[in-house]
Amino acid sequence: MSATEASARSASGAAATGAATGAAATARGAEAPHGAPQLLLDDVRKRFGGVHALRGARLALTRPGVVHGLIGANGSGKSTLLGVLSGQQRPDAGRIVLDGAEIALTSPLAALRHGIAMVSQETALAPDLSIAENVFLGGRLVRRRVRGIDWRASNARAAELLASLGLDEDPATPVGRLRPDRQQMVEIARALSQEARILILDEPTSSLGDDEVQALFAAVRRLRARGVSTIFVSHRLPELLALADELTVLRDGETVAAGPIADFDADRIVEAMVGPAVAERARARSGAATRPAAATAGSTTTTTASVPALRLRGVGAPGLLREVDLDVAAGEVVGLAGVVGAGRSELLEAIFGALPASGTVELHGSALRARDPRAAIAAGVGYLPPDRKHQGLVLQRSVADNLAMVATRDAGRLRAPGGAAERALVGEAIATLRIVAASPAAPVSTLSGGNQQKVALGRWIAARSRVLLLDEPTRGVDVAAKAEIHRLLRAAAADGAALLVSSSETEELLALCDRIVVLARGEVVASLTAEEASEEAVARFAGGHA
Ligand SMILES: Nc1ncnc2c1ncn2[C@@H]1O[C@H](COP(=O)(O)OP(=O)(O)OP(=O)(O)O)[C@@H](O)[C@H]1O
Repeated sequence: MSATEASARSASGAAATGAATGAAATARGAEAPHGAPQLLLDDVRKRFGGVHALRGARLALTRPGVVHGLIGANGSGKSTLLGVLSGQQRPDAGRIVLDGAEIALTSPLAALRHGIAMVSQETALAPDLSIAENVFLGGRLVRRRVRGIDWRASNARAAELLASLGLDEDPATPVGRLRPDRQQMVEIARALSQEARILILDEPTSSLGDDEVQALFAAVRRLRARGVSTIFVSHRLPELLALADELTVLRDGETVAAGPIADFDADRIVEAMVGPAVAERARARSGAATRPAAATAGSTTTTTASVPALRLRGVGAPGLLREVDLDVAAGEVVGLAGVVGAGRSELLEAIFGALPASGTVELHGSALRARDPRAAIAAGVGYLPPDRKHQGLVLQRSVADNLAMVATRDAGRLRAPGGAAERALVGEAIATLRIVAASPAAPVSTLSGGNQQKVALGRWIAARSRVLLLDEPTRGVDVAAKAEIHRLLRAAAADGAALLVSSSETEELLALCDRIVVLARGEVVASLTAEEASEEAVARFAGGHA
């Protein structure tokens, strides 16, 4: 056991025993030396059947107005812990202490009464209603009389709340017209209108572009200055290091490290998340996980230059895409960059036949005639949508069924469903993607969000699709698994697949792609080779300043 792990392990041990010696004292730094923490979740346990989601987790907010980062590998128990804190899950054991007094959180309403509010990952807003209506939905529309709602006062109060978050929007605007980050701000404003003092933001940046992330950070910092604490879950280490004041790391349902952010760097966080042995193996492999020299793609491009695996000509959709021409060679990974709304998702949908579009799509030289998803899959195209809810996972079916679904049904690679070949394919996918599930027979609905994402991606990889269209392939996936997924995608390319990958994280595209195509307002505005591409170059083209 390394020093880090020893001190980290003792974080939960110390919590349980009350010991505060040596390394344990360091790891318990999340607690102020004097004075009780604002909030303490102590020795929280929760089982789902045979799965121990939490086995003694601990989280302490040292003071009001603190930004507390929470990180852990997929399936480590973050959502379960936050479910307990927000009153959505009843723990089997453990204590919750707020301002020095033990409390019971029996429902989300009970949590809200204590000032604890969850800002959900999938926004729970009504798109057709105005900002003001959403802010006060189900809550306190400002009432003038018993029956009448004072819209003027409600709008003014909503405007005040939004301004306090740094957002200048007319409260009468329908929420559906707002950018994703602004919708999230409306949710935060809603929580504040209910006098929340502790906000839970579960992966709030996973759907946001770089600029939008900055706007959200500014809002969180304003909240901190007003004494509102935030618990912030993210798989993106640079975000946590930039924003959080203190950090808790979960592994296998236990708190394995906690303390002021100054005590951490990226290596230490990863090591705490995955354990020293895995971290060491990952370091040894890290060369393989990064993009190989462009030569790989270059050579393939040369041999197959005349017939790209995927060729688009004049692909358009009214108001969404304009005359997109694009080639992806077999063995090539092409990234799609652009701000939210630039047309990245729409382009992938158009190729897959999920969005009606004009123009031509050719696969290995033959035009895809029927433009619908069934024909695309039959032609060897795999498509991963950005949104978990629509990934086509059959939630009540098993992990194994979901992983083997495309390979057995559509690609015809496995002639005997349920046979040894299928078991081998499933076993390999679970191992390489590090899917945490009670067993291959467990329903996908019981998996954590990140693990569901891995299953959704894994089935296309398992089917050996020749053209892979991937929209945010690592959204919600932890850092260790992300490197693994990048390695798998590079391996699929080396095996001859053509990959078109959209991501709101430019950093991800730079790590993964041979070429980055930038979209703005539905048009291709740049195609950058690996050598030409950089965060700045992409941002310049994406923002239309080039
Ligand atoms: N309702 C449930 N039934 C069965 N198992 C569950 C249920 N909810 C969670 N689990 C299991 O509990 C463990 C912890 O899941 P949790 O969602 O808390 O992880 P997480 O850290 O939030 O993961 P991610 O980063 O992927 O969102 C996982 O193994 C998951 O499969």
